Amino acid sequence: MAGLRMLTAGESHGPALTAIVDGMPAGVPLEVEQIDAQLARRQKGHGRGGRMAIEQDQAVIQSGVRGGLTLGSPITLQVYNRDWANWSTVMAAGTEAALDERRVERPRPGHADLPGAVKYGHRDMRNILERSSARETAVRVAAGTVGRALLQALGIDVVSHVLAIGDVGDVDRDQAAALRSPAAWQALAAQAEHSPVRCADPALGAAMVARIDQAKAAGDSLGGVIELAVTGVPMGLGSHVQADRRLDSRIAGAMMSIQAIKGVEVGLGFSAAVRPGSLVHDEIIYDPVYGYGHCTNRAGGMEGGISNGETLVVRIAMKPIPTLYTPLKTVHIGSREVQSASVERSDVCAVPAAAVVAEAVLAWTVAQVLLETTGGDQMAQVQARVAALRQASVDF
Ligand SMILES: Cc1cc2nc3c(=O)[nH]c(=O)nc-3n(C[C@H](O)[C@H](O)[C@H](O)COP(=O)(O)O)c2cc1C
Ligand SMILES: C=C(O[C@@H]1CC(C(=O)O)=C[C@@H](OP(=O)(O)O)[C@H]1O)C(=O)O
Repeated sequence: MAGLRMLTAGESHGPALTAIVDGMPAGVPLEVEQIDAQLARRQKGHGRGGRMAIEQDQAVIQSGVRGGLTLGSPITLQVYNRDWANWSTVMAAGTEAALDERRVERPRPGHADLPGAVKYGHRDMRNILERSSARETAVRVAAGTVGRALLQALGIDVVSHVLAIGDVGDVDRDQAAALRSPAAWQALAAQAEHSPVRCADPALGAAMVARIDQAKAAGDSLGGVIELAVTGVPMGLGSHVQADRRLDSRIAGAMMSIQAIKGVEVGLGFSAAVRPGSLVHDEIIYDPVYGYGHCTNRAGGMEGGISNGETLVVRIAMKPIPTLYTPLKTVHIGSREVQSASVERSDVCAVPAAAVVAEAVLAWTVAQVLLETTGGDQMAQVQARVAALRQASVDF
């Protein structure tokens, strides 16, 4: 069974980005405005570069949705690049392309320029950067929002907030382990929504903004840490029986698929390694209304690769943006002399945007694993199966 799958295509300065989503059941409520709202969230965040002033991302649904409901047929989504108007000669598909106008020959440390160019044999590394660019995440957010729409119809929500930008902030894993109600996560995320850096603590957010400005003035860049939560997940998504069916491994792989994400934690993550088991594992309780549960959520809602009924808690680390306005040293691929790396227009910090991307990718991944667990060609079938999973934890 193919299940839920998705491919994207498109260059950063090409005409458009496209995603094809296949395997979404019929009957999922979906309006283009839901997608556009997520695209707008992704464009925000202190520290972004000039490109975000050019783009006003909006999705075009080319197939698979009619009258506000998915049809069960492939969904084609497109996001047009406004910047294409400034790049159409350089990026033209035909022989008229101005190939030398924006040639890139000084690979940026940390970007895909050098390994991509050697691998594909391109002497102009623009042919690599156009696709390695995180511009691709615009259409991944659009597709992820389709996954999010399916989850929303099942009472499952995905939220995030920024814990740290560079060395400003704190990664308090116990705070997340103690936050057990969906409402508490919603409140945290609602506070973060007002922040220019998606930080739930206003004072900390202001310090992050100042740190980004400082990095910008120095021609430097910053990464950070993002925390994500998926609330309302029933017990039983994913499986311990096969490596590629484990929910935690699927989520970790999906998070790593996002440009510049270099670390993933589930629950206590790395801090579990330094504690005794008595301070790591969550004691089990039973409630006649909610069924089985846990006193704490240090596991981050997953045990044995299976959702255990608690909120899924995932943390990701983003490295600093590779393009530096005060560039690092590199080797010119023509002369092989040591030179300064090429400088492309760039973000200084994109952690708040990456949080929105990660929400979409997480929603997509949970929707994918959920459909593998429940099956169903129509939303009513999926809903009945999820209700049965929830009831199983009470009746068992
Ligand atoms: C939302 C977002 C925006 C980004 N913006 C830039 C940017 O403006 N300049 C840049 O050099 N890298 C940027 N990156 C990071 C690069 O795309 C990424 O580091 C590069 O593709 C190499 O991949 P890797 O870091 O996963 O190894 C951004 C990443 C994300 C998620
Ligand atoms: C375009 C987006 O991000 C881009 C990601 C990116 C990179 O190298 O990853 C480089 C920059 O591209 P440009 O040089 O065109 O400004 C960012 O703006 C976007 O997020 O929509």
